[in-house]
Amino acid sequence: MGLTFAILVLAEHKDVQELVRNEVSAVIDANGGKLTMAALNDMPYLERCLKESLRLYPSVPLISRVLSEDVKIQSYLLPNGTVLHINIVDIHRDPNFWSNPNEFDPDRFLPEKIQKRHPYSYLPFSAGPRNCIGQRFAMLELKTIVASLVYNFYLEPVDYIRDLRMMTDIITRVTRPIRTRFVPINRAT
Ligand code: HEM
Repeated sequence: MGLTFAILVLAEHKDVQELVRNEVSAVIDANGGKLTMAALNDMPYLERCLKESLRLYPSVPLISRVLSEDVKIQSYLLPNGTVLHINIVDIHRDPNFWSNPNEFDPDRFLPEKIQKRHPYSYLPFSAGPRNCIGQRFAMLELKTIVASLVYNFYLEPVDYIRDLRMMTDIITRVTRPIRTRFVPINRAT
């Protein structure tokens, strides 16, 4: 779903898609046409877009923990043994942490902006000792696929995110297949 939503948001934001394409094309062209690890690590704008897509559409909508000791949060006392559900979707759209939270804005992930934010306001891969062991791999996988796609195709929306019916499972799902149009880019001319 991380990949699906990244494709959908880029299809719906042509200006952002074009900036990603410019970055990806410059890096690939400077790298002899290859998408190497070094090339992937040289795409900060694409990375910001993927992070922002995972903020708006986190693949894992909530995580759970069982408290192994009493915990005090502000005026609440949560006793040992409580099953706690942490709602990642709501945290990612909490206006206390995110201005215009429903807006797609990759520049929220500029280094200077990240520094000023609460460290647990962004949890697509959870946090702490049981966080996602595959997060670096997942980001590389997303970057590789999205970079190849935008380099070779214009992405045009067929289905729009606003029309999707979401379904909460262990991961976020949608109720029916989603379509995006891939228009080939002829790079020979
Ligand atoms: C966009 C892709 C992915 C997202 C959003 C994601 C998200 C998460 C989240 C939120 C958790 C924590 C669950 C919790 O705290 O209870 C988790 C755990 C985990 N993830 Fe991922 N994940 C992704 C991809 C992957 C990949 C590609 C792998 C393996 C190659 C992976 C392996 C794992 C494992 C093994 C755990 C359990 C870690 C533990 O319990 O100690 N994940 N993932």
